[in-house]
Amino acid sequence: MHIGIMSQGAIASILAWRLQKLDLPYCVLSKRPLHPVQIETLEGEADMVLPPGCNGKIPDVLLVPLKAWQVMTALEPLAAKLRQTNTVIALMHNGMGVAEQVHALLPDNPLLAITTRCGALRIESQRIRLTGTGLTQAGAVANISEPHMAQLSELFSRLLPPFEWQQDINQVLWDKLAINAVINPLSALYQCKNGELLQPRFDLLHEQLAAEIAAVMDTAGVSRSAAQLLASIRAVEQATAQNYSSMNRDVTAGKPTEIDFINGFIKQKGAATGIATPLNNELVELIQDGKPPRW
Ligand SMILES: NC(=O)C1=CN([C@@H]2O[C@H](COP(=O)(O)OP(=O)(O)OC[C@H]3O[C@@H](n4cnc5c(N)ncnc54)[C@H](OP(=O)(O)O)[C@@H]3O)[C@@H](O)[C@H]2O)C=CC1
Ligand SMILES: CC(C)(CO)C(=O)C(=O)O
Repeated sequence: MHIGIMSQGAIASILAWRLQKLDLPYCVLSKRPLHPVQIETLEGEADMVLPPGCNGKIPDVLLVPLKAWQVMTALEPLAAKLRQTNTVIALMHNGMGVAEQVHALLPDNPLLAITTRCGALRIESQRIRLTGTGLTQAGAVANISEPHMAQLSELFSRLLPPFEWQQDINQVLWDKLAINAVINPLSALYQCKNGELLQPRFDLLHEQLAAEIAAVMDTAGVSRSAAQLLASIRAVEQATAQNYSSMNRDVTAGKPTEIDFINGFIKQKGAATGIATPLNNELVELIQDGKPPRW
């Protein structure tokens, strides 16, 4: 099985490093010339990754660890070639809504969604720090056969352990979306670390957001109480107390954020099902317009 990794981003470089260590055949597709990357391991050691380019070769499995808003732009130029293959497309991003677009672009390709608690941070242009490991989960979006499932489970168990194949990845993605929809925009707007959101002054915002998200999740067939969502959000705030969220980093660096695929996705699903999501809508606007919060 030949594996392709799209980009030399933070997560992509960790995947390349792991594949290099496992001595598995892989190549990287990048929009820029490839460069060596130094990986700083959890033990503080440094290791080099020198990724081979794909040079026009289409891999059997294409890992797509891009920001949600980059995925379609990256896949569109490859679509004609990919449609002629049975290449498995493995999406790895925060937020929801992209998988449907990719499935419409590549209706016959096997498609899976992956979510990981593995953490990676770019500390210099060619230096990536592995900041943590954690559970990786994947599941079928479309056209994944039993043999695919077995092969992919074996691959990810080696690549990003611990790993679990999920029969219903949609539920897992919604649970992760609920966490990102609270921590990411609030930590970006208040320019704070995740743990600072545990302060009582943010309680009301958490409660209102959890209620809106639980109501929208219910219409998507994922039944969670606001209290259940709050408990998992609080657990992540505790576990990542010293970290800045990805949206905090993007806003600080003046880069585009994934807001449209996080709170924007909730806003869109709410509008489609008649569920009011005023706080989610306001967060989308504030992040998009770079405005300070009024609360
Ligand atoms: N980093 C982490 O710890 C975690 C990240 N995630 C999620 O994973 C996803 C990826 O995150 P992360 O790795 O941090 O993001 P990065 O921004 O580090 O990586 C994205 C990379 O994709 C490159 N890129 C953009 N467009 C293309 C293209 N058309 N072809 C090839 N490469 C392209 C970007 O290059 P350039 O910048 O030059 O445009 C960048 O290097 C996000 O959704 C994130 O939220 C989830 C869990 C943890
Ligand atoms: C879970 C969380 C909030 C950790 O920071 C994250 O996924 C992110 O920053 O995007």
